[in-house]
Amino acid sequence: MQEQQLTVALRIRPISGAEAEEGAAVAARRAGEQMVVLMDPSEDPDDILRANRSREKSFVFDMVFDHTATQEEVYVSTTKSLIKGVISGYNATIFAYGPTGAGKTYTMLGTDGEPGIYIRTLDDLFRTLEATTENMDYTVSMSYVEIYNEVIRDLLNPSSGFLDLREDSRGSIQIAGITEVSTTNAQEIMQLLTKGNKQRTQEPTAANKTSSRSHAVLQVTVTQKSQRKEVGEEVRTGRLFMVDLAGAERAAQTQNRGKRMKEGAHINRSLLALGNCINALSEKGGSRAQFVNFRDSKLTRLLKDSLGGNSRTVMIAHISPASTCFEESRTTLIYAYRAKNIKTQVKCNLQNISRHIDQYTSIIADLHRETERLKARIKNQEKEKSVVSSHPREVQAEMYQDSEAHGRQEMNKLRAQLTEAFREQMELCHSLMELENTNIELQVDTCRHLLTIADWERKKTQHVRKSDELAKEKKDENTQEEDREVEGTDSPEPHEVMVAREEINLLLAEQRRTAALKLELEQHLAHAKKKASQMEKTLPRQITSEDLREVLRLLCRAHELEVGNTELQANTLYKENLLCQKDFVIQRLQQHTLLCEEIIQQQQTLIKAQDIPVPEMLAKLHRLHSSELEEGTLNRLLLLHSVMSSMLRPQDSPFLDLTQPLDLNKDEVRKGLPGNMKDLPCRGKFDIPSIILESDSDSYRSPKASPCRREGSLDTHLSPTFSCSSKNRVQQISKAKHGTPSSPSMDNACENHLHPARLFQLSKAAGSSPTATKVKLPVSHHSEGNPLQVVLIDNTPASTLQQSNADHAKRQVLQKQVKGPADGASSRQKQQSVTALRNQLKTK
Ligand SMILES: Nc1ncnc2c1ncn2[C@@H]1O[C@H](COP(=O)(O)OP(=O)(O)OP(=O)(O)O)[C@@H](O)[C@H]1O
Repeated sequence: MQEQQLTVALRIRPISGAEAEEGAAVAARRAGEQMVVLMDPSEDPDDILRANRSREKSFVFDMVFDHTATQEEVYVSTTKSLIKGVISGYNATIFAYGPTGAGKTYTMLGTDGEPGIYIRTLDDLFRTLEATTENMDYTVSMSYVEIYNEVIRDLLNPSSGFLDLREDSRGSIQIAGITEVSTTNAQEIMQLLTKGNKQRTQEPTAANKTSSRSHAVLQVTVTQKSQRKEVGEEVRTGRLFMVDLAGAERAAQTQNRGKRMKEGAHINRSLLALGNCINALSEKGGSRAQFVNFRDSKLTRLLKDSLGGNSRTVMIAHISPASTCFEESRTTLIYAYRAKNIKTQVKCNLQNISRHIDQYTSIIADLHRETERLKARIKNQEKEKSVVSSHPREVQAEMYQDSEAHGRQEMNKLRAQLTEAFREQMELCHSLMELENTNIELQVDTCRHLLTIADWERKKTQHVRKSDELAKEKKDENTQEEDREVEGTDSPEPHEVMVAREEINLLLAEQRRTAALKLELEQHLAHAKKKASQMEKTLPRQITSEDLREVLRLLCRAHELEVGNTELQANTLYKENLLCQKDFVIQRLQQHTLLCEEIIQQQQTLIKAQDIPVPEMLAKLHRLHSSELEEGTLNRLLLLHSVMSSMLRPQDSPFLDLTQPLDLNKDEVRKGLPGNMKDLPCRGKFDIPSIILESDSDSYRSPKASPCRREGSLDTHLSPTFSCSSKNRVQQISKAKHGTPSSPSMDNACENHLHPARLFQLSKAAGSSPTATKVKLPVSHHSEGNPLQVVLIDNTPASTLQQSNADHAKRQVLQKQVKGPADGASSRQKQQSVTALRNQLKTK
């Protein structure tokens, strides 16, 4: 295993015409050098205040290609050297990154006269394979997909519909149902590539006449087999990914509307996820090691290995030098520069007999011992028989032969029955786990959209306040206040919020479908278990000899090992889920902090304006708050992080029972707080702010589509809003200020709570009702119970997603135990948790 740094190249496209007249903001320092200089066109060189600041920023990359670079030069410097590695069984990735119109497709695909990296690579690959003198058989297979609007399409077989991503047992991401065409003929693969490119989604935009609206991933796999007598068959598999990303775009620049705009939103979101992964990966190993969330988009899941795993990776960042593209170029240069810190672990994908021998030596040795023991036992039995038998010698031999043949027959039958029963159960268990995985992904996606909506709700509230203030000022000038209010509250929802609402509806429908499928599988599994247990009951009667019993015992052991393996996989899944939750909880906390900040500011303004006397304790609290703001909230975020991480420590139970109180050691909590907070009362309990979501079939439609929402009715308040413990005060303040109650959205904000962490709990079947899904989370702010509680998609006729301090057995919710930082779990507890999962799988 070798550590490899990501290679980052920069290509600057040529510009002409009006763009060139505007001037250039980027220039390669000198031909042959790897430095590029970015100049801010908006900064005035005569500005005295900025006189000491340089207008120039320099970035150094592994390679820089200016507008004069040819396709051949770019290919030879970035990609050619990867081919040998792929043939030897190493994985490699080359991906084009940058804003729309910067030349990514030109580099990867090129034109008929100036072919790009795809064709040059395939050409060279086949030539190298043909020239190889090693005595090996090789096959080259190819797949070509695009990720368009977060769905994967097979470009070689577009009629196959949307494809899904799956993680195999070794943790590698695979595309289920993908067409992989094998060939040893270069011509054939070129034809396939051309065919695939015709299928790729490309549309003209204002920024690029031939804008790719999807990310395209071309995967070439080279498998080589040798027949070397001394080690047996050796297989090397090298994979080469060539990725042409869609370009980041600004709505103003592309002037996109409707479908194009939705595509743009998806493109930007997946690139943002990629940017986040690059950020987190470049911090890895540094002082601020971070969790890398590959799960945020299909693109990052697919590129997981290329970015953080087993791959030699080259990124070609693209920019336009035009000063009009300064902002896009700056962002691209920053990300590309950061990506240089990413390190991957590269190892050869080699399989041969010696590896198998290594892996299975101990198992084979075990089996040998068992066989010897069985032989010895059979021998003893023979001796015993010959001593006690009174039959003549021939009769004895005949009987022995009969019983041996009968025993073998019996054993084969039993073994086949048992193996079949175990196989069926394991298959069902695996399918259930896969379904659970999908379920988690759906919940994570839902939460991401909820955050988008919550963010918009907060901005809207701010907007309403500003409109109110404006209206008040105008009222003083004798203008009509009501008109202004209507204007303020009716601001249209942004496109991304509408998309988020639509997608939540789709995701909830998908969750219901998954739940129904799960129910079906659970029934199958229950049936299979019943069958197996009936078989087990009849076995003792059928088994006549000790050796039979031994063989069956071995079979059972193998089955137990497989169950253990499944349990480990389930553990990993839940831990991953927890990490995702942590990210969302942090984001949600940040949103909540912003809201609190807004409330505090308004209250301060009001206190000052009306000269309200403030009690000393309140003044002290406010001073503390201000000083904390200066210090930043990092300490608390770190505390949250340590709490969440402590749940994942191996000595703790892998399953969290979120219905249990979060038993935090107060001293430890205080240690993580800023010094001046340690003296404050009421800080021992770790309350995570919560929101509540209620929805029905209209849940996530825009407010205009939902009349009840406009009326602000509690039961029909459909989007996630913020909790606030000082609801009455806000109302009083609002009344005092405007003579009216606070806005409906604020009222509901105070009464509806949704804890993001709750959304991640494993859900129970949502039933068949297609019409309604509700999340209703009555929260007691000062309850002694754990603020993290169980949410489940209940199987009620109304398909209600309900929070509950549930009766677990009744609802069959997967339980998890939260342990405080000081609370270590014994191995017995661990064992109990594993048994709990086993039981849960059993009950499923
Ligand atoms: N180095 C180059 N030399 C010549 N022409 C170029 C170069 N780079 C880009 N172009 C031209 O610029 C236009 C836009 O390039 P291209 O479509 O490759 O951009 P892109 O980054 O893939 O954009 P999008 O993200 O919108 O798909 C094309 O007409 C392409 O031929």
